Amino acid sequence: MSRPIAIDIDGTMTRSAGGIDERLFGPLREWEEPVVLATGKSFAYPVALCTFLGIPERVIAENGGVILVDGDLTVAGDSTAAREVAGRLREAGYPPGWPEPDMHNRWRETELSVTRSVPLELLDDLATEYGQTIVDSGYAYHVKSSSVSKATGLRRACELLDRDPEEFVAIGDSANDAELFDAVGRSYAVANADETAASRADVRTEGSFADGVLEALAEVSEK
Ligand SMILES: O=C(O)COP(=O)(O)O
Ligand SMILES: [Mg+2]
Repeated sequence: MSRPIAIDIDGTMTRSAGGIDERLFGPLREWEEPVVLATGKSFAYPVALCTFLGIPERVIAENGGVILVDGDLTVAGDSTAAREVAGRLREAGYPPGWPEPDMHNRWRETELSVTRSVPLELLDDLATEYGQTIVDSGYAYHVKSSSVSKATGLRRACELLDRDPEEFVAIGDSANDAELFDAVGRSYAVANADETAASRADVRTEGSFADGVLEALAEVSEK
């Protein structure tokens, strides 16, 4: 058996030292059901990853802000508040996201990715002031509209794929995967997952990072 998959990138497909674990290339390329990359990274990154994996462009980027499925593009998030927050961070003497040149936000269409070295209390105050929510991917704080998440992104991807979220299996590692875990039929948190993701997943894998992904894929294939 095979099921459609929504898979996170950072902390899930990567090795502990960073970089995609190449052992995932074959299984994801050969997976019989749709594979949707669901990430907090800016839009260009997962699209490029689909290209290099050799799989169709099916992407939930920017924590649900941008969805691309087989040539159909949806921009669900808003960039206005994110830009305002960036300006206020600069005024307060912090990087308006990441230090220049900021490759995390350069191609970002909706939310703002902020280095975790910025005090969370300050960011929280700014997010509240502009009606935004902060989600922690473990790699960055993301200031985003509260109406979008990887789960809302999956619902849009499902409309385009003519599938139901319940059919999907999700694999992830962080708080920005928690709503996605709630939305799908079966969810796996890799062993290195943070507490929020681990407590919201149906299954915690024995293995960390790609070892956990391979374990989840094997279990899904066997069922
Ligand atoms: O860009 C990040 O902060 C992490 O993205 P992820 O959702 O792929 O883990
Ligand atoms: Mg992650």
